[in-house]
Amino acid sequence: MSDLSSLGDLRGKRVLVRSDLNVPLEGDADQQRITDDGRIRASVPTIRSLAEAGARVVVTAHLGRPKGAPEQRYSLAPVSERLGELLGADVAFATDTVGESARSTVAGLEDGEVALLENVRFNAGETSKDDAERREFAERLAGLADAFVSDGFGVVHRKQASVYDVAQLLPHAMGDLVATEIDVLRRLTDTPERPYVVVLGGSKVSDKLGVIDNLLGKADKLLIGGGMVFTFLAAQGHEVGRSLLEQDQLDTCREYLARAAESGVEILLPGDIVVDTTFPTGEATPQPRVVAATAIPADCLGLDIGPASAADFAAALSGARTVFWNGPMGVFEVAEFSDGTRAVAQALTEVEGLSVVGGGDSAAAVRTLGFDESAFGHISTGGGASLEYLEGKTLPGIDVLED
Ligand SMILES: Nc1ncnc2c1ncn2[C@@H]1O[C@H](COP(=O)(O)OP(=O)(O)O)[C@@H](O)[C@H]1O
Ligand SMILES: O=C(OP(=O)(O)O)[C@H](O)COP(=O)(O)O
Repeated sequence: MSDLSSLGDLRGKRVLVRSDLNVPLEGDADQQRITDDGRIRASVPTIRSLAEAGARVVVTAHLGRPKGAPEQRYSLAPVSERLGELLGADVAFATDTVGESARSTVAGLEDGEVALLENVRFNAGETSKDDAERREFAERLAGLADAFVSDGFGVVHRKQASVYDVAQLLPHAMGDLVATEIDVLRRLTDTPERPYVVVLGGSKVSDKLGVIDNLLGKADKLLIGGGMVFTFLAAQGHEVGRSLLEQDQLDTCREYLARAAESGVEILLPGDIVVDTTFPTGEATPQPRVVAATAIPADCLGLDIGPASAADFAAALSGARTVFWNGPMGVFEVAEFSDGTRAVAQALTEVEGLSVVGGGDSAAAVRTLGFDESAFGHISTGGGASLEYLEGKTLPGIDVLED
């Protein structure tokens, strides 16, 4: 797999870098504030080393999941400003991705300067399932550069134009962030020290349930929290009220529970849940209450694991020698629903062995809850990407870099 040196002398070359700058934001659509800049910080070293080598660096990235057309609230403009502050240099921001603004911004770059293109997902071609449509968009992106560097670890599991197709059109290399991430994850898949405990939560439930299939043969214990809990509880026949639920995954969850029982892998589900009657949006004052996981009222949503479950999860983590955690245990962005996530994070800091936290929101959670990053073995910038790596799946954005 080629590293940056394989691209040769970069002076004067236009280098397109795919970074993952998908950071959490808050505030009105036209006045967004970045609440955690971890992914931008993680992207800086590769961008800086390309600039220092004299390249004209063109960064492309996504923010959120817009539907193939511009939407103010998903603009990368605030990210561009923060990137400039962290680089200590101006970042030229193009207000489109492959249009007139992008072309003139790139044409105006001097050696060692950096530009950021507007959200690549404002273009339907980026995420299209149609190979020809994706390819056509990738050709327009590739037209802006002489070489491509893949450094957005959080998106390498996506077969998307700026991650996959563009690498087929330009001389390419793997960025240092992706290389470092893969090195750590390899330690989890090769010979993890036991007990090996995996904690899963978050909200991208259908994306992430699949990893359990593979982990049932590898991990000793699986702790399930966050939005993932309710599909399991419903699969066991319990009422989950208005909680996040993936109806079409009920059979899959039943199968996982049955296989875990047969194979002796412990799947630990929370026994109590913090609920409220509305999802916290910032207007209503939260009215949290703790209920048994088997008795969630029909008008409520589960928003965190309860205090007894948090203690159970911490106990299950003590003595672990390898831990992988993806997905917050609750809506940690709101103080009233952050205790479960805090308890799991605290337990991870006490693990003597390798503890890995993966995912944009999980990493943001440990930082915004005040934990010191150095208390964890590794904080990965990719949740879905690291899970798919652990599943043993081929990651399109890595595979395409093999020559
Ligand atoms: N019970 C829940 N219901 C709804 N959303 C939840 C719940 N628990 C956690 N979340 C949300 O999950 C989001 C993070 O999920 P996800 O994107 O899967 O994690 P990551 O980015 O770490 O991979 C957070 O914004 C959090 O508020
Ligand atoms: O936030 C991300 O992934 P993660 O939530 O799995 O860590 C990446 O930026 C990928 O985003 P996507 O899941 O919308 O493709």
